[in-house]
Amino acid sequence: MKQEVVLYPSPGMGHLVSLVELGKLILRHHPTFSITVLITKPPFDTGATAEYVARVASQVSAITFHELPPADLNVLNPNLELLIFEWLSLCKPHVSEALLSISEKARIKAFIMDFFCCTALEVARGMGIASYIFFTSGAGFLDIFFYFPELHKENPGSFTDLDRDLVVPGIPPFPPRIMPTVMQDKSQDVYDWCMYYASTMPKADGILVNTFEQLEPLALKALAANEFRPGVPMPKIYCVGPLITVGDADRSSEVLAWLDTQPEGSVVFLCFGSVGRLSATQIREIAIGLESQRQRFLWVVRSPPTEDPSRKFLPPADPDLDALLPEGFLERTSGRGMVVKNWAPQVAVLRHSAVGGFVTHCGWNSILESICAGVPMAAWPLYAEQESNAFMMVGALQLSVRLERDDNGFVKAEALARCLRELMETESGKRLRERTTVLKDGAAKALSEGGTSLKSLELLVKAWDQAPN
Ligand SMILES: O=c1ccn([C@@H]2O[C@H](COP(=O)(O)OP(=O)(O)O[C@H]3O[C@H](CO)[C@@H](O)[C@H](O)[C@H]3O)[C@@H](O)[C@H]2O)c(=O)[nH]1
Repeated sequence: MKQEVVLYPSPGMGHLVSLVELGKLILRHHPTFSITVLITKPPFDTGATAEYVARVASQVSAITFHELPPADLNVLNPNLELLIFEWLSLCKPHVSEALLSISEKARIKAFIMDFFCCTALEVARGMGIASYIFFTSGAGFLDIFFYFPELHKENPGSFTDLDRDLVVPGIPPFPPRIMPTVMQDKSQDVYDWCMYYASTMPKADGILVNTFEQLEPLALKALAANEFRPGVPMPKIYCVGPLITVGDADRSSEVLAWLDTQPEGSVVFLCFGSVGRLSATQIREIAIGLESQRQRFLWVVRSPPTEDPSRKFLPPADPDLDALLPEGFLERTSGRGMVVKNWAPQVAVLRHSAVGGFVTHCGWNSILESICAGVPMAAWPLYAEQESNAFMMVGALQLSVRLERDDNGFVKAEALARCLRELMETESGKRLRERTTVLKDGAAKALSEGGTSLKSLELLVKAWDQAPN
């Protein structure tokens, strides 16, 4: 009978890509397995997923995508996180049907779900399937997340009202405002969802984290020592990263051809994840900042967020660069700057020898991709757990320069220009580059023969072999 590993990512490229990469890693080392990926397509899906899924399906025959039927959800709710969490919860019966149908033809060795999908944990456990959580962010944020129920107990009010640092094992004390907004306000439904996830995760047979030991030793040590919940047994942690995609360079010819004309290490890349969008005022301010200094740049620009509720969750229309950028900006920066609409082949860009710095929103995949390319960063977090990632990157991990923002998160042109100078021209930028290069080598070692992440994967597969089902 076929030996199947079933993966269940939550919607969105930032969550899908690393879990699919885990599937590829498993296949590389255990080619007799096959992989099924359960895909759910909420109405607010941007469409990028479908393209990616089609590409992987055509390239890797041992990976099959199984699309779940749509859930019955009212999409008028203005809060995207709440929509996603409710959607995934409503998908539970479809997951059950899918697992049943797969198990008729194959032996399911393991079911590995994104941490946002852990409403499906009880379904798989009920069927006697070994069930694991895949954590798409780093160990530092996993520390915060694991400790969240304790933080909840320790702090009777909302975190928004708290003006002292929080203390969590494995990471330096931090101000509550760096937690994702969904984990700050106790009166919000999304807060209850986060509590549910944090309380449910320990019930899994193990937790896989997309990081590697050399990158986050202290955060991982705290996880291994189980310093989080007195009296609550914690599952084993499998550190299997960095899992990043090799990217799709085909769409890139224009961008890569332009980079080919630039001197080595001279270009700053500015890109804000798969869905990050900035206001029109902020886009203009970036342009002023870029023009005011001499760094070469490659900048991915998206249309500003829309206030129109009927378009809120649709893919962004192409940005109108003439309206968004200062008049004559493109002409004046021509040769030393390139602006790309909506999307650039990020992995290929970061690996291009002309790129010397990355202004990033601090999505975890972007951070790992930058490390694996040896490119130091400037942290410009926007939403989700990106503030926590930025806090770690600038502080404990020392991989990023600080980018000054005002209380509303707005970055002034002078602050951007200063930050780019620090990143590209100073001794501290040079030190970051050296540290990133060391970690780049460490990342490659972690996933090669005898490396820590590969050993972790082997322990995981061994656990499946020993499981009773
Ligand atoms: O122009 C672009 C923009 C993005 N990407 C790719 O898209 C992915 C983006 O992933 P990530 O950097 O993690 O950002 P998000 O898409 O914003 O990811 C979500 O999921 C991550 C993993 O949980 C979280 O860390 C983030 O905060 C959350 O927003 C990466 O592989 C990028 O290479 C491109 O290739 N080109």
